Amino acid sequence: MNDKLTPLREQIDAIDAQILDLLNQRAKVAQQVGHVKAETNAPVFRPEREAQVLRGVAERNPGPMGDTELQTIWREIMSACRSLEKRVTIAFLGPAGTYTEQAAYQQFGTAVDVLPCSSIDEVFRATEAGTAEFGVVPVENSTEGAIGRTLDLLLHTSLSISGEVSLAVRHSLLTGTGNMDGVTAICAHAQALAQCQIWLNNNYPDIERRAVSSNAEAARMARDDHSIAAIAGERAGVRYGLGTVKANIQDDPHNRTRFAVIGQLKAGPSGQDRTSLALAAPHKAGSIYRLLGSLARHNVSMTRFESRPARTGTWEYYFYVDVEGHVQDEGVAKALEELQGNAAFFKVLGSYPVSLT
Ligand SMILES: O=C(O)C(=O)C[C@]1(C(=O)O)C=C[C@@H](O)C=C1
Repeated sequence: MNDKLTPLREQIDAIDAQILDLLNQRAKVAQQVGHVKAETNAPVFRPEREAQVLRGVAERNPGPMGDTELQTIWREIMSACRSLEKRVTIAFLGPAGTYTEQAAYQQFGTAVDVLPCSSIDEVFRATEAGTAEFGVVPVENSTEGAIGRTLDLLLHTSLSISGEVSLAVRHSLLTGTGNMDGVTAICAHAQALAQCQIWLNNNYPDIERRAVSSNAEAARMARDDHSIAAIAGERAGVRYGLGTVKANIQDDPHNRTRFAVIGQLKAGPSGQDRTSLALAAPHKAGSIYRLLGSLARHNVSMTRFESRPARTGTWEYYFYVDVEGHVQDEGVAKALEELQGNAAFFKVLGSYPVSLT
């Protein structure tokens, strides 16, 4: 057994030495890139370039390693290289252990400083004030729909969306003991309670459900009080040392949440981009039809259309529209110019590379 292993491990050692050498060569080039950027005050984080590198890895991958695993490795390589140029600070909707934290690491890798915030408003404030270069906030959930507060704040912020992250959201029922003995309340964020309501009705119809500020907060409460069970992701369970009563209790097995990366940066075109817009239509017959007609005329595909009350008490709405392409793409630019002319309110929230997952 050992005789067979030894030469294979020697091969791995030799390959590791090459990988180590190559990684440091790459890091030195990144440092040079950093000096060039510093001379021109250019932004260090370039989401369009990172998206192209990650797509390129998957396109060139001959296997047997999986595309997703390689992209995870490359994300960390770029994160480490970027941190040699400059370490960025990322504000996110905390506390530690939330899906928003996971989304932040998914976008930036782990060689970043993080600033957990207690509300979506605080993420916007910290990023607008420059305490953090970027912020990560939830935008919509495939089961429960839009995160209203994020949409409201996007309307008037000076920040742009420079990235999106889509995560599969899996909820577990967690307790300090790993069972439900003595549990009198199930705590979670209101969204998570809603996403698991059928399962809860079928399995624990008589236990009180209590909405708290985040699933990670519920997990922290369950750690300290064994009469409380939490609904949260496994990540939060591990962080707070909880046992799993039941995994995957979300009613929709395809439950996903989409997050936006916000910051001063306007991402350049990556070749596979999305543009988010906020619009209001004038009070005239056919005005929405006219607005959307501009997109159709220039062959721009719409991937999302969402309305939200303008809160003026007059049944006016803001429309949140996502389209394929970048504001700098010719067709998109023409469509938006036309659309802007017909809109009562028009704002480009940002153009950014389409999420890998
Ligand atoms: O190409 C750049 O602009 C770099 O700074 C290098 C690099 C990388 O490691 O590949 C690092 C950070 C940027 O976000 C993009 C790419």
